[in-house]
Amino acid sequence: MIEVKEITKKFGRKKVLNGVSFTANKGEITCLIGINGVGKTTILNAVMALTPINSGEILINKEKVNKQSYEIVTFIPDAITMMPQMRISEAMEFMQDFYDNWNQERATELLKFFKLEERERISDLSKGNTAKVNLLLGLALDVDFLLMDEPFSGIDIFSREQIAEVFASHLVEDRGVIITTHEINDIEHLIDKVVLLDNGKVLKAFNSEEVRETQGKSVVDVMREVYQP
Ligand SMILES: Nc1ncnc2c1ncn2[C@@H]1O[C@H](COP(=O)(O)OP(=O)(O)OP(=O)(O)O)[C@@H](O)[C@H]1O
Repeated sequence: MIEVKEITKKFGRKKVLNGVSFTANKGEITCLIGINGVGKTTILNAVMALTPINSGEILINKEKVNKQSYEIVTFIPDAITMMPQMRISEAMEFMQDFYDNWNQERATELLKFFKLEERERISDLSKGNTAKVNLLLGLALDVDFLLMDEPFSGIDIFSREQIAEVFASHLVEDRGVIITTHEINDIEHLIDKVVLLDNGKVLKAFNSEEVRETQGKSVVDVMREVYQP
């Protein structure tokens, strides 16, 4: 489980996170939602210890984030970090050399699933296919938790649908996923838990299935209530 407990984060004098708490479980997709600049990426960076927090605590499987945490959690940023002149196959080899927990079998399956040609250069790919390669490189790691920053941003509906399909497949399996997104519509049916953020705080965190069953409300219905009361 990932436990984010009362974290605060300032950039200069600007308080971006002001006591954010939530948990994300294995086998569940947790979605962080909020307007641009609310601090979603900062939260993911904090979980990965890529940015220091000012107060609060983050635990991964009951332990404070440390070097070993990178064997159980990985971060898929919103833009690919591989060199554009690399072929997909070279990016995969790079990952295999660098990470002990690279799973070549899953990588090959993801290539097929996304209909990607491993000979293609990253610089020649469409935006949608670049996003898919970016996801592939993260999903092929054997980790318990995947943090994904805006995996749907700026790509066409068919690519979005294909990516959403991956979330529902064995390629994500029983892992825990935290994603940030604005484009809730395509993935609403896949999300287990929703964390609505505003002004550095969690306005509401809820289980989407439970709210659907007990109150007959969709995630978007709850978002309207919370953001436009
Ligand atoms: N390194 C930094 N130095 C100063 N300010 C920063 C830094 N990183 C982020 N910020 C500020 O912190 C706030 C939160 O940024 P963050 O990127 O976490 O938001 P976000 O919710 O992910 O936004 P978006 O939806 O646009 O990706 C923004 O106001 C941003 O300008």
